[in-house]
Amino acid sequence: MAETITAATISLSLKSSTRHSQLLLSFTSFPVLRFNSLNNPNFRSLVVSSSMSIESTAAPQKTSSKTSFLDHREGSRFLHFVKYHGLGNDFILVDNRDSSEAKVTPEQAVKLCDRNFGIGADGVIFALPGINGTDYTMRIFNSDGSEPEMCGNGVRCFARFIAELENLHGKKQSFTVHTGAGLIVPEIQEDGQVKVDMGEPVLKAADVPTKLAANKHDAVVKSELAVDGVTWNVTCVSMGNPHCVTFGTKGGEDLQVDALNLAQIGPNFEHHDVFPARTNTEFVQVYSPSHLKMRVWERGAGATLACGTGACATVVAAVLEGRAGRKCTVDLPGGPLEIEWREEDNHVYMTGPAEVVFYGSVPL
Ligand SMILES: N[C@H](CCC[C@H](N)C(=O)O)C(=O)O
Repeated sequence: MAETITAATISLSLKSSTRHSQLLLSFTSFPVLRFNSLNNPNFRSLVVSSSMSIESTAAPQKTSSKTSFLDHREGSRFLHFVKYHGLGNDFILVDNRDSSEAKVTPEQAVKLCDRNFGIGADGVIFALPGINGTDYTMRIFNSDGSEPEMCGNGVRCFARFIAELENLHGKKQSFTVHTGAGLIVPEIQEDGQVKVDMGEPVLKAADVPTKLAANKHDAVVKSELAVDGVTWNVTCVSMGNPHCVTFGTKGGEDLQVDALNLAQIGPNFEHHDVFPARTNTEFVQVYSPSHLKMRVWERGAGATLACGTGACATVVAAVLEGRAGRKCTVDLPGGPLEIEWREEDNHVYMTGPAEVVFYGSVPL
């Protein structure tokens, strides 16, 4: 039985659990009520004063002596995270909305990304407060601790992470995100896939950046690059982060990407002195003008199962080299991405999945 006692306002829902009922209170516009819990002797009554303070006159619960696993480590700093992947390119996502300081250092990120001694991931991604009117800011540390400007698969995971944190399922499904590559706008589609406006590609050689000489307007398109004694034809594109895209060696056959030893050739591209900020490298096979196959050696992460910015750079390079149209499916080892380099606004759009793998907590 409940009676009205003052004018303050609350709303009430009663949740019974195995051992006792809990009164879950949130304050909205209802009269304050004195309660006798309907079904639990432990709650003799609960008085909610108009000052919104709650004094429970419930009988003191017998706290169990056994602490839960998580409580056990209350003394040390805990990091709560959610593990996501975008086509197998996997990330540790951290809710950092309460501070503009990343909760994890680059050194800690290296440890967390270790697949034997840590959680295991290609990177750590932080959801931080927005800047200059954006909804959020995204930062990412690669598994080697370096901080790239942008991550395509990562921003799709970021969007799904935000939707879960903000319980937006079925409501607003697109966000403005400030990144090192500028404004990025991911939108969660009805089918759960995420479509991302990745902005405009940057082609000016010095802005990729690369020291290779521009050979097509300001851009480097199908230019020769000697790597470890082999001359490759490369096109350089930035999606905020640098990419070196190759369809094969000078005068060579078309690439069979599955036959490549990425661990052997990838680092020689990544650390080549023509790339002052290092580079991601995409090795591409053309099935048709709308269907490409790509494997990637990522800057700061090595061979990954997918690279969103790399897939965008791949389509831009394929168009510049006259090998494909502006709308392509890019097959990656982890699965396909749909990429469009739209002529009317010069923006690149990427559509693909992002999935939760598990939730966890880790002592830092
Ligand atoms: N390793 C990249 C960042 C992650 C890019 C990739 N995972 C993507 O999906 O775009 C770099 O240092 O530029």
